[in-house]
Amino acid sequence: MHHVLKKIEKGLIVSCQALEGEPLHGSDIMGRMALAAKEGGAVGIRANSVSDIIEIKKHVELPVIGIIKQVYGDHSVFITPTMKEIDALAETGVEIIATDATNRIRPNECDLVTFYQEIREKYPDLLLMADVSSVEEAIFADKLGFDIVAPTLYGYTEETNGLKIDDYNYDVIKQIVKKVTKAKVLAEGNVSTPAIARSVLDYNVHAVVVGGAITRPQLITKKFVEALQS
Ligand SMILES: CC(=O)N[C@H](C=O)[C@@H](O)[C@H](O)[C@H](O)COP(=O)(O)O
Repeated sequence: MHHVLKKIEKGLIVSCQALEGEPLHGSDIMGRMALAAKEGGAVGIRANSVSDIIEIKKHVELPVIGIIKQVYGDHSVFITPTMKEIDALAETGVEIIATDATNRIRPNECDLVTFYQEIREKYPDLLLMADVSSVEEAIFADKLGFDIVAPTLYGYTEETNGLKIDDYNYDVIKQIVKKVTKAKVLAEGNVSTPAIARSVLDYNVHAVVVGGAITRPQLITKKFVEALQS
């Protein structure tokens, strides 16, 4: 197994992201967030943007899954959508790059197969993660050759709008683990409690990624407030 995949095996990866407009937006804050995650025992970090990644790498030596969220016109693919973002991420030295691997058309009308081949040709040694929204897309990404797949976008496409990983008794993650043969499967997206993290790990995922439940205090606060008001 690749040494980076070995390092994250059965562990918690913390997604440290705050977009423009969020209270914790700022690379300095994300660097400290990553340090807090490391102190808590995280085995990896997921991060958005070159400046956040550079800052995070000053604070922790953990493997980083890098993404760049970039919206092009009215295209719905926004997680590392083009080679421009891949090139920028590769330059930072991130261990893994994640990209949208849904069946949606990318900016420049590029399809996933062409995009994947272009990345592999230019960066043959890079670990590539496919962010998908369905079991079918996970199978497709696995066959293409992605090293990692995760249902990151389950709940965020037209077909899956609002769904969460624990809806239907974790069926999406169970199916992905069953049907993906080569890639490592990460659980990512709405893993909102330690109990859910534990459950998905027990379904044999390689590692678990948690974001908002750890790094978005405005969302955590809201949950408490809603509990008090219910
Ligand atoms: C859909 C989308 O844009 N997901 C993003 C992907 O990087 C992040 O905003 C999420 O925080 C991340 O996937 C972790 O998920 P959660 O925060 O639910 O634990």
